Amino acid sequence: MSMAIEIDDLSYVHKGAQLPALERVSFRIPAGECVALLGPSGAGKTTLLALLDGRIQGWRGRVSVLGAPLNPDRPPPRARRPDTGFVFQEFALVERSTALRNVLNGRLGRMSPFHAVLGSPMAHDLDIARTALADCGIAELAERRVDSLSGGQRQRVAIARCLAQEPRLILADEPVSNLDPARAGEVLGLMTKAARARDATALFSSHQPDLARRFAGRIIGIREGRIAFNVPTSELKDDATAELYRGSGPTPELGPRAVL
Ligand SMILES: Nc1ncnc2c1ncn2[C@@H]1O[C@H](COP(=O)(O)OP(=O)(O)OP(=O)(O)O)[C@@H](O)[C@H]1O
Repeated sequence: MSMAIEIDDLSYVHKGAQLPALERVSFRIPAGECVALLGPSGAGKTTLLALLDGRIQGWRGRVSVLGAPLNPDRPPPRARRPDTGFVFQEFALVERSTALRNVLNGRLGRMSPFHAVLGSPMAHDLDIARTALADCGIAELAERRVDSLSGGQRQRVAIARCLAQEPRLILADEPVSNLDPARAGEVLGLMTKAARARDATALFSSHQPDLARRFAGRIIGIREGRIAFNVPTSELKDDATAELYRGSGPTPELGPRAVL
């Protein structure tokens, strides 16, 4: 079985921080799985996802993404970047462009340098972008400017842009935190369905255990930068999630925190 993510003994301290954001983290995610990362505010979810996306250096340990080791000293080579797509909590869209233009931005890493520089997509890129919009249920919004869309519609554009990139790994940082419960379920459902349809691996963070249970096959709990549990969804106990989110303070079962 090939692994999409392999992490061994990963630790990282943000510059100027006293305590590690990630401490001795180890886990593996087989290719094609859909996994939720649960944990309270400050647990380390964003840090872990950004690190897997190649945007954080200076960590310790061993990390492989899609079979290639990450280098703790430098970002991944440009050629590898399109294989990992990222859905940001705050969308990160070009507000004054149309939904279609934003989704086409997801194709830039896949276009020839000539077409990317001219910003002129080929018919093939347009097909992929329109399919991604349709898969996200917003085909009819293609020509609307993003600054005229609702939060839920923007989140769908952000997911469509990620899908248009044709990533083999989708990382999503609280992709539905801005949506009401019904919309959150709908949007997470279409993201995980689209990932499965494309045989992509998905790792998304969330504060909502019920959504994680509905849409992930495995759930990883993280607290104070350390893995509290890592179980198939069917084995996740309510006690474990309640414990993960109980008030801040020391976590005796994880032992004292290290100062790295
Ligand atoms: N740029 C930074 N500089 C210093 N410390 C940081 C920085 N970013 C995050 N941290 C710290 O690292 C720890 C992990 O933060 P992170 O944002 O990864 O948590 P999170 O689980 O994503 O939280 P949330 O659910 O609130 O988004 C926290 O203690 C946070 O204060």
